[in-house]
Amino acid sequence: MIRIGVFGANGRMGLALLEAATIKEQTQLTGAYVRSGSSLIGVNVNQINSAADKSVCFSDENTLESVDVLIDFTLPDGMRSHLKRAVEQSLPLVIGTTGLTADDMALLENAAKHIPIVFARNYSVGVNVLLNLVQTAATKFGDDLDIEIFEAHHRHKIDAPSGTALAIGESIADAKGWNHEEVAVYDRSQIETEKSQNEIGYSVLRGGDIVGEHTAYFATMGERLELTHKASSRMTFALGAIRAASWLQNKPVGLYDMQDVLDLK
Ligand SMILES: NC(=O)C1=CN([C@@H]2O[C@H](COP(=O)(O)OP(=O)(O)OC[C@H]3O[C@@H](n4cnc5c(N)ncnc54)[C@H](OP(=O)(O)O)[C@@H]3O)[C@@H](O)[C@H]2O)C=CC1
Ligand SMILES: O=C(O)C1=N[C@H](C(=O)O)C[C@H](O)C1
Repeated sequence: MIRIGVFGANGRMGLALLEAATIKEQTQLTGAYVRSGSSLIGVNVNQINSAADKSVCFSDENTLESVDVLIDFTLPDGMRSHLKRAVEQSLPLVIGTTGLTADDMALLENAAKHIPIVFARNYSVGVNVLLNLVQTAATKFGDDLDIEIFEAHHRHKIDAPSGTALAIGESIADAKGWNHEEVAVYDRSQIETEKSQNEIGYSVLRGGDIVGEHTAYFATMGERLELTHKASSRMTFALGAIRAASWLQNKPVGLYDMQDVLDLK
């Protein structure tokens, strides 16, 4: 039985993770961590999510006990402090937080010299298959191809484009031999020239309760291919992260992703 501790346990993903860790047979929820001073400390998790383990209460994120693998789906600030805690405690860490900078990625790479880490911007099977499919599409149409990525999420999401949209774009750039940051176009409002075929354009929608939708468009003269993934429940990501945690438990130190977990490389 793998004992799971969840940071940001009161967040949208945190609550889904408490449930996922409880319902999976090979895992046991033992830590539901919230910020120091939170009014939730001492409250039974089952009162907030009735599907979560009745025997666990929310606790202070600075008092980690009886846990084998930690999970972080928070915000970049939270991820940085949780990463430090995981290294101090020599505990494997599964990270789903998006909106990370290049400096954050360098922190992750450094931490992965000391502990095993899975970092993925999307824990669904479908998106991880999509990351391979877009590489085929990007390379089979030839050079006369316009590539655009659209993503839609709920009104509360604060980072844009989504981590998944960027992962899709980076996967395409890798296949084309491009430097992603040189070809990414995030805003066309100030550009007054025709687009080139050596770019990846991003567009974003935020509204309502959309869980997460991504489409990669491959448009050429006479035809257009659209590859779309739609997540309809946060449990998809939560169950993926629990799968990653089980996979990670006895792995050597290093930085892994969900394609490693799913054997998609
Ligand atoms: N990789 C994937 O598959 C997925 C990734 N995500 C990503 O997960 C992250 C969380 O999303 P979501 O659950 O919707 O967000 P929420 O805003 O619902 O939850 C954020 C959680 O992080 C906590 N938190 C924020 N800042 C800190 C901090 N500095 N220290 C400690 N805790 C902190 C919050 O605590 P408090 O309430 O006290 O502020 C809260 O519990 C986002 O980056 C999102 O993009 C989401 C879905 C899937
Ligand atoms: O914030 C979310 O909700 C999601 N974030 C991830 C991202 O930024 O790609 C994954 C998923 O699409 C949901």
